[in-house]
Amino acid sequence: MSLASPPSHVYAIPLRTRFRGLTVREGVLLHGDAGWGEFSPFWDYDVAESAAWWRAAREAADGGWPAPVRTQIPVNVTVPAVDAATARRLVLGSGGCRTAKVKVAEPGQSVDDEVARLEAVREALGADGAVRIDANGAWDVETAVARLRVLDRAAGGLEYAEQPVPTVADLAAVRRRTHVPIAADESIRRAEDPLAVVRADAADVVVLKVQPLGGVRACVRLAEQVGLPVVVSSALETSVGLAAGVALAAALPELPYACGLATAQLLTRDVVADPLLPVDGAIPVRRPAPDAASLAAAAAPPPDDARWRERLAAVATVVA
Ligand SMILES: O=C(O)CCC(=O)c1ccccc1C(=O)O
Ligand SMILES: [Mg+2]
Repeated sequence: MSLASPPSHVYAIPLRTRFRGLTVREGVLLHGDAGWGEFSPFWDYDVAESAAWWRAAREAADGGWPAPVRTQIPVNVTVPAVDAATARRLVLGSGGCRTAKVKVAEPGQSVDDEVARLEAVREALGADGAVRIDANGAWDVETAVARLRVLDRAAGGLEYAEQPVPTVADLAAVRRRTHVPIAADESIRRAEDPLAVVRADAADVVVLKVQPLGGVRACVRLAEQVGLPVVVSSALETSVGLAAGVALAAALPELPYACGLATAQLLTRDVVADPLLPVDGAIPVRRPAPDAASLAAAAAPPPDDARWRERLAAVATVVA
């Protein structure tokens, strides 16, 4: 970067399909001596909670990441709460992913919608693929136990269920009543104490996301403390944010599951010319840099640009 280039850039990128209630993804890209970092907390994260996202962005821009121990990261295709035909198309167009993560428990959808989506995903993947689901904590314990039975059958076997219920105690209760392995996501990334999951025997797998957990190095330390298998997953970022997840997945001593980092394909554009997309089901370990043309095409309109600069300043003040 020349000295004349701005040190930060606000992006706004439409999604291909609605995800988590979002139709546009926004955030700030920061440039420093070590490269580009992404600050893109969802709007339901307040200033205090967004501090971890800020630390992750500053680590990427100023510090850098631990050395990789692998060159490829196997990834899952992420299937939003879409109809069966769209789900099939997403799997077949995923860049060879052999694992699919399917969103369930979407408000307004029925069990039949979920069954049809899972059947379509299994058919598209074939018998040797792996299918996991993510309910984002939307079920209660009884619903989860009953629903897992039905969806496990529809999927031809579930690899695991991510955050079927909201609390650590609920996860532990569901885990005692199903043979489907349980993964914790929100119970790690939005918890006061991420190790409560371990003490309660509430999960078989933990999902780690770099931004909400304060950076790659913080996640490596957390993985050591947790002692359970880790799935590195994105927060639906541009390839700048995804590169930090790729760096974490590349640095972990063990990586037994496919990671949730194939989300560049959910965006209509990216801030780099060569996005971090899977090839033969894996993302090559690398760190693409934004180029001027991609940044310009993704630039947020002035009111959003101003809103994000205010937010960044507010968080930087809290952290200082
Ligand atoms: O894990 C994946 O496949 C993609 C990432 C993902 O699902 C996600 C992305 C943004 C916010 C929340 C989540 C989630 O796992 O709940
Ligand atoms: Mg999740």
